[in-house]
Amino acid sequence: SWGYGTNDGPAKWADHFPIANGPRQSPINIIPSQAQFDSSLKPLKLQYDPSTSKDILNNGHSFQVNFLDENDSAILTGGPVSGTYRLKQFHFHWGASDDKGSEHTVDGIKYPCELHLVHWNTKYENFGEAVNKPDGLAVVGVFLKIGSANPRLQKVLDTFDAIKAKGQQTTFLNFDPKNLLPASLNFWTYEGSLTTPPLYESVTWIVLRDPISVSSVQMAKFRSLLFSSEGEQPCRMCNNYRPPQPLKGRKVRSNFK
Ligand SMILES: C[C@]12CCc3c(ccc4cc(OS(N)(=O)=O)ccc34)[C@H]1CC[C@@H]2OS(N)(=O)=O
Ligand SMILES: [Zn+2]
Repeated sequence: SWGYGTNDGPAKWADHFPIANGPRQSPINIIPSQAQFDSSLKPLKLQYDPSTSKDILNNGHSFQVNFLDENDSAILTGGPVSGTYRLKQFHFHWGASDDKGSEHTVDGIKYPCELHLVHWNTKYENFGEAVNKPDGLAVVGVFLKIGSANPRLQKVLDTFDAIKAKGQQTTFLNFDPKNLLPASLNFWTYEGSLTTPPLYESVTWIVLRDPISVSSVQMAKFRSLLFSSEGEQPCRMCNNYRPPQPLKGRKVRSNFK
């Protein structure tokens, strides 16, 4: 299957997933001076109930924190979307060194890490139904910038010894993802896709302008995870990011000047 290496990485994904060359692929390079301020964009509302966090899993491409999504306890409304989107999971993308790792870039600048909070449109029956619909998903992207250690993020990193290898999972209760958001919810938004196979063009992207902090030591902890399963030749999990894709005429809007 697919990965991030020389033989199975982003340059090869089109072989099995031809949509990789589609009209609305993600991520993209965001050029703030070319974004269009849109005063009709509503404030982004993220209402997360910490009791909906369930577990944390190493899925062999990243690690994800999964949420209960049977009711409207953790939802996204407003911003560029209409209706209600439920939080399903969040995960990260990062580099082998602090000079790269984010999927979106800003004026060509790469951050060391990027957080994605994945939400699905409740107009569909469930996540599986929503994942390939053009308005099925809304993903909030948050950049991580090297600075002081982030104590809220540390709670996530402290589980890594239990999910070192692909397929390992452990309980992760009462985590409030609101603690991973910057003070300002100023954002850029555009219509895009999943950034990993199956690369469905089903994502309204909402990329926050302001980063949260992460220390270099914390970034090293991300890189202690493995792409490989227990018992396999260990392969450190890093550089699990897709590079920016062609804009193909899409407009990027902002809710700030
Ligand atoms: C789980 C699934 C396969 C992978 C996948 C899914 C959804 C959202 C995703 C977000 C991702 O991250 S990103 N960077 O924000 O795009 C990365 C992968 C994602 C669905 C699509 C088919 C499978 O869903 S399923 N089994 O049919 O219900
Ligand atoms: Zn992602």
